[in-house]
Amino acid sequence: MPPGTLLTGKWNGRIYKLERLLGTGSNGHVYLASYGRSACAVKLGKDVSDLQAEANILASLDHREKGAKRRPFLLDVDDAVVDGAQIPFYAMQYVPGVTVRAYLRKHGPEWAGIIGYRLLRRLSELHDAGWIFSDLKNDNLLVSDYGQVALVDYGGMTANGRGIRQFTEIYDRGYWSAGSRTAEPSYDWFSAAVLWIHVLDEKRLLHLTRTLLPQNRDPGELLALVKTNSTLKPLSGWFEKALRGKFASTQEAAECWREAVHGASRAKSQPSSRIPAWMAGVFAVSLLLCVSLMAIWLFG
Ligand SMILES: Nc1ncnc2c1ncn2[C@@H]1O[C@H](COP(=O)(O)OP(=O)(O)OP(=O)(O)O)[C@@H](O)[C@H]1O
Repeated sequence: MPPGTLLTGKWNGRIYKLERLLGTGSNGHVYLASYGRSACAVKLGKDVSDLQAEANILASLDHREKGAKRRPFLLDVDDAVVDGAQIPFYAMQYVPGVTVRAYLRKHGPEWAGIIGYRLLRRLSELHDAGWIFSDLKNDNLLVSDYGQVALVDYGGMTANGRGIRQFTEIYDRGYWSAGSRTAEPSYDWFSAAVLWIHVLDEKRLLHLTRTLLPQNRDPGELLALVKTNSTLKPLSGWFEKALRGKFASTQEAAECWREAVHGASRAKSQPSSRIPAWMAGVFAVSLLLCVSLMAIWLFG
């Protein structure tokens, strides 16, 4: 729909002005819109039941996270009549930001540390509320100018213990023979690990998915990528646990990430304080030579 289109809710009577298209997914189009003087995001769906299911999930999440100090995400649910056709839509909070890959390209890969930690903290909140995000991927993780992270597209979110309904193949642990498609925290840890490989080593990951026979897909293949990537290698302990579902909780996954990132940055910032063994050896030999020459000169 062209910018400037006015969307009038049939039942609630709110009028939204569509400003620009934010993204298109399998379930519909998402627009940045203005409602009075405030901005919001409006999702216009193709399928009324899909859209209703998404709105229900958002409403339920708002309800379960009522105690948390945040504004409700779902703002309105309605139908609009455009060119004589009835179109279902819902309005939600607008999340300003760019995808995590775009953010790291602009600000540098060192931001992966803090973004990764914030992502795991957000997942931990969802898991504590009984939800598994499930469709975690680059497109669904938006980062604001100041490095704040927000998840969008809650359409795949699934109650803990149920079957995953919406996923993206390379992020799915079932695809990598690494576990079931049951919604549990470890499902999101796996996708979080793939997210970083996808964002920081995209070419090799896509090459792997194109060349690996399905029966050879294994988390070990992903770990091999991690261990041969200079940015990811220092965090390989975290990746091993995330890909194999070995954390006790998402909170532990977040703490383990934070410690691994700190360890990696400490090691990077002190390279000169550690004298390589060969240099120490050369120093010792020259010292010995110097002392022997002096001894010969003095007493010889
Ligand atoms: N609240 C929001 N604020 C800002 N941008 C958003 C918001 N919701 C969605 N978007 C943008 O619109 C894109 C598509 O939206 P969304 O993912 O909800 O559609 P979808 O049909 O469910 O997609 P998919 O096919 O990935 O499941 C997102 O990737 C994101 O870039």
